[in-house]
Amino acid sequence: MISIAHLGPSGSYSEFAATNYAQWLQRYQAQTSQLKPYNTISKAIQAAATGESDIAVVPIENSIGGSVPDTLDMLWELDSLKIQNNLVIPIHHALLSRADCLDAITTVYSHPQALSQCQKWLSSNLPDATQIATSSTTEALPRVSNDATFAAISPLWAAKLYDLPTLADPINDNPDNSTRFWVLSQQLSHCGSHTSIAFQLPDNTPGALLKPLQLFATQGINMSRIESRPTKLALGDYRFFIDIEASLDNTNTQAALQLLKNCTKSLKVFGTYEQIPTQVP
Ligand SMILES: O=C(O)C(=O)Cc1ccccc1
Repeated sequence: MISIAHLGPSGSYSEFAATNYAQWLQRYQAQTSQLKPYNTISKAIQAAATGESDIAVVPIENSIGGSVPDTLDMLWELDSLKIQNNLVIPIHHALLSRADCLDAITTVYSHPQALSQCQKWLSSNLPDATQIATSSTTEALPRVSNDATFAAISPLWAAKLYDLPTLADPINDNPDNSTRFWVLSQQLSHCGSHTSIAFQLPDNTPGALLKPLQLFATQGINMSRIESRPTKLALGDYRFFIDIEASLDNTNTQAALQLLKNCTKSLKVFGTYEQIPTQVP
């Protein structure tokens, strides 16, 4: 039985993504699995890196909020983890509370990404409520259950799970809201539609980033994402995370990666993966 680490507690979007992956494993690889909730994304990733769990399913980027820095930073730091699959989950936030009306709410809890995705709704409907960041969209639900002046921005399905009324739904500012999750494990996968890599530049000179990017263009490889993260060593020092639409077992990809070693420092290859179809909630 495979264990799948994810951000909990019960009812989180990450749990939904992990459940989708578990169903896919069962259906297409006849593999049974059990979910293991952790209270931070970092702990879920660590669990897969140390072998405490076989797999971690973690958010990597949101269509509105952008990348999830914890996931990118941990993936860089923990050399052992590779990407196995990609899942995209549609996100629809609801406001859960025991309050009789919106006026009675003093405090709104949620994950920072969820709070930022509902800013317009919050400023129109709950302009005076204090917004408090939590480690996940479901972490505060036991508190919300005990105090009718509290509310949480959570997935709609969490209302049933925590026996809480839904005061408003959906409340995300943009209806086309989705989050991409990566399935991480210790095995490097070579075959799939996308490959992810990261590197640092050897020196801060004109064209230093142009050289690695030009290699992909020369090999006819399309880039689907580029993200920079500070190395945390010095101000203005970055590492770059890149997704390309090509498989590691493709000769053009291998040629590009070979040449990339000459114009980057600390090149890391996170593997090749496919998108898994997900069931809409
Ligand atoms: O907090 C959750 O439920 C998560 O899984 C992280 C998250 C938060 C907001 C949007 C998508 C994922």
